Parts: sequence; C-alpha cells; structure tokens
Amino acid sequence: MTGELSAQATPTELSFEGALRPGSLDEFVGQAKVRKQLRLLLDAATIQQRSPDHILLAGPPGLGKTTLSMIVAAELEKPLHQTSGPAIQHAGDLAAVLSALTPGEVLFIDEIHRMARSAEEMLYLAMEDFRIDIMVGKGAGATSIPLELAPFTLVGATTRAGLLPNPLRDRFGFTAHLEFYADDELADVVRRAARLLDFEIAPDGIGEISRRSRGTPRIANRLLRRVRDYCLVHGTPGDTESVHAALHLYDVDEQGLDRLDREVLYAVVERFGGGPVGLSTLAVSVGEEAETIESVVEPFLVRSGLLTRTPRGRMATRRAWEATGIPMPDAL
Ligand SMILES: Nc1ncnc2c1ncn2[C@@H]1O[C@H](COP(=O)(O)OP(=O)(O)OP(=O)(O)O)[C@@H](O)[C@H]1O
Repeated sequence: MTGELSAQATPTELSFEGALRPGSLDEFVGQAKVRKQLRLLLDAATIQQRSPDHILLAGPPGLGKTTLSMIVAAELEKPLHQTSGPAIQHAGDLAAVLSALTPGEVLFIDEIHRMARSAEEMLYLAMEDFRIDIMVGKGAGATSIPLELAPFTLVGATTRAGLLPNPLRDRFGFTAHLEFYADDELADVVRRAARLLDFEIAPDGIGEISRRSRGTPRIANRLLRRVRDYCLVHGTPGDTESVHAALHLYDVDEQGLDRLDREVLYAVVERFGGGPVGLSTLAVSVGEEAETIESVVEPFLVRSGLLTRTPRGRMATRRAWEATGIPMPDAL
C-alpha cells in the first residue's frame, strides 16, 4: 500500500513532460504562422457556433503536435479523446471511439498514417457526413446499419504526411506543417520550462541547450532536465560549464547530434563511401527501424546540411565529410 502511494506521488519523466506542455495558443512558443492559422480557424468556428474543420498536423516528432491537439480542445472548451493509428487495427475499433464522442468533442489520432485501411474508409464518411455504416452479419446476409455521430473535430497527427492516402488528406480542412524551431524560439521553450521546474540557469546555458536541441522542444526539455540533474547531484550552479559537462556525459555534441545521428552519418560516409545509399540498407547497417531513420534522424541531418536525399538514395555532403573528419576522396 505504501509502495503504491509513493509510486503515485513520485513524479515521472512523463509527468514532467505533461507539466511543461503549454495550455493555450498564446503560451505555445514559435510556429507563428501555424498559430495564426489555427487561431483564425478556431475563432471563426466559435463565432459561427460550429465545430471547426478537421485539422492535420504534420511534422517530425517532438515539435508539439500532441500539445496543439490539447490546445485546440482547451480553446474550444471541449473534451479531448486521444487515440493513435496503431491502436485502430479494425474498423470496429474506430466505430467504438466515434460512437462514444459527445457533440463538439475533439478526437486526436496520433500517427494517423498507421491506422488500418478498413478503418480509414470508415473515417472518410465520419469526417464528411458525421455518420458511419456498421456492417452486421457476413456473406450474402450481411447488411449495413447507418449510425449518426455527434459532430466532432478530428485532429490527426503524422510524421509522414506523404503516406496518407489522398482521400483522407483531402478531408482535412486545414493542414499545419510544423517546422523545426529556431534557436531563439527554443531558448524561450527552455526559459519557460526552467521557470516551471524552478531551476535557475544562466542565459548562456539556455543558449547552449537550445543550440543542441535539434530544433525540437521535446529534446530541449529533456536536455534541460539532464542539466538540472547534473547540477543537483554535483551541487553546481546552472552555468555554461555544467551544461557542457552534462551534455558531454549524455553524448550530445556541439551541433546537437546524438549517438544515432552520428552512427547514420558515419555509415553513409565511411561504409557507403558517401552514398548514394537506400533507406532500408542504411537502417539495417545501423540496426534501426527505417521509419525512425526517415522521420527522426534524416530530417535533422538534411536541415543541418549534412545529408541530401536524391532519387538514388541518401548522400553525404561535403560538410558531413568534414564533420566526421574522414578525408573526402578527390573523385567525389
Ligand atoms: N511550442 C512549444 N512551446 C513549448 N513547449 C513545447 C512546444 N512544443 C512542444 N513543447 C514541449 O515538447 C514536448 C513534446 O511535445 P509533443 O508531445 O506535443 O510533441 P509531438 O509533436 O506530439 O511529438 P510525437 O509526434 O513524438 O508525439 C511537450 O512536453 C511540450 O511541453
């Protein structure tokens, strides 16, 4: 019993992440264009007293898609139901979720590109007409029973917008493409999180964390927590020195590249002579899922000017050769 109680009372990493989530559009840092677009969409719906159009949030992990879905529900003052593509493996799974929605509710489907095909087809009708057809029976005796749904707003999130079938993509009234954050925006994220965690950190330290966070708020918050741990355990102040020492300990280099980024970079440069190399070959060579390489590692390496995507595969840039310290062959 005591164990249970203390387990509940102990904050976990995830509860910290939850506590750091901005609760309104005004608190949400960066993504100025998306914020303006969303504000207009939500305000127009509120004036007309209707549910806003369905919203698709596309972009790499950790940029705030889940947070934005929560903000949409909070701004509309409606409940939020959260689920994910992998949890919807049959049309029946989706029918259960849809039929339980209350009027105006926001339905968030994370990783929507991983939903079962049969459920996707059910979703088309639900998004357009707020109705679904439920199949009863099998074979020649099968009939479909129409079921009216409460009007709802779907917020879909995907790291792979290109994988969504066109009929599904077309049913979203608004698609927000989330971009990696600029260093000064990440500095705002870190400053805000440090305040919420009651951790005093020097401006230089904030700058250093922001520069090494791969343009991603989730990483910025995580690195901040590691620096805070370091200062707590070593009794040091939150200055640049502590930031350097903590990030060095966790293998985060000056540019924010972590172990997997570096492995991918070295594989392309060293093992594949700078490329071109196909995604699946690259994934096997570093022992990772192709999807992780494509949605997590690659966008950052491309943005950092270290990797290019060509029709023949991934290629290292001159900068990548320089970063690895391996001499670039003259022939390249
Ligand atoms: N614009 C922002 N301002 C402040 N904090 C942010 C912002 N965006 C994200 N965060 C923080 O980053 C963390 C990750 O955000 P979130 O879970 O919304 O990302 P996500 O895009 O849904 O990631 P995934 O695709 O992996 O689920 C959250 O804890 C949140 O506090």
